[in-house]
Amino acid sequence: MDVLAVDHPLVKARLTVMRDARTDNATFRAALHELTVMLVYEAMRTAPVRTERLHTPVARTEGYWLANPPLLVPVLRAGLGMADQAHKLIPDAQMGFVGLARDEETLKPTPYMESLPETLAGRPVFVLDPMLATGGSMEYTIRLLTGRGATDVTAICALAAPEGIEHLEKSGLPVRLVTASIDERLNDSGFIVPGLGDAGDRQYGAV
Ligand SMILES: O=P(O)(O)OC[C@H]1O[C@H](OP(=O)(O)OP(=O)(O)O)[C@H](O)[C@@H]1O
Ligand SMILES: O=c1cc[nH]c(=O)[nH]1
Ligand SMILES: [Mg+2]
Repeated sequence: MDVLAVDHPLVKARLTVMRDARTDNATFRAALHELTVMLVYEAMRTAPVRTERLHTPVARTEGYWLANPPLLVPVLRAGLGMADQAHKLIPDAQMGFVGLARDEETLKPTPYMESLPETLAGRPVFVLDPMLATGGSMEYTIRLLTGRGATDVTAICALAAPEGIEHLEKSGLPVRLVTASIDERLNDSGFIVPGLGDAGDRQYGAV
C-alpha cells in the first residue's frame, strides 16, 4: 500500500494543537480544518488535469482543470470536520456520507448511515476520517465503495496507527493513505498512542 506521511512544519504545528489535551473544541476544529487543507492538497498532487487554451487579458495561455474530481466521503462523526475544507479545495467534487460508530468493547464499527452514488466505476474516492486506529472502520467504508465499483480510493487521516496500516495492507483493498503522522501504537482500549483522544468528542463533545 502506498503510504504518504506528510512531513511539513505547518502540518506538525496543527497536529500539535490537536494533540494537546488543553485545546478546546473550537480550536481543535479549526486546527483540523487547516490540517485537512494540507492533506488534501498533498493527496491531489498527482490528480490528472485537462488542459485548454484560454485568453488572459494579456495573452493566450494554457488553462488547467481537474479531469476527474474525486468523490469526497467523510465518515461521521469525526470526518465531518474535514468535509467542508476538502470541498472548498475541490469545489467540483461530489460528496457521499458514511456514518459509523466503533463499539467500545469489540472495537468493531457499527454502521448507521450510508449515502453514496450507486456506481463508482472510474471515479476516484477520498475517504475523510481523522483517525485510522484498528482500521476496522476504514475497511468497512472501503468495502462499501469497492462494492459499488471503486478501484481508486485514498484514505485521508490526521493520524494512523501502525496496526491500522497493517490491517489495510492485509485486506488487499485498493487504497493509498495520506496522513499527518504514523503514531506509535494502539493502547488496550484501541486508542492511538500518543494520539489525540476521541476525534469526534474533541470536535463535538462526548456522546
Ligand atoms: O480504526 P478504528 O479502530 O475503526 O477506529 C477509527 C474510528 O473511530 C473514530 O470514530 P468513532 O467510532 O469514535 O465515531 P465518532 O466519529 O462518532 O466519534 C474515528 O473517527 C474512526 O471512524
Ligand atoms: O485514538 C482513537 C482511536 C479511534 N478513534 C478515535 O477517535 N481516537
Ligand atoms: Mg469517536
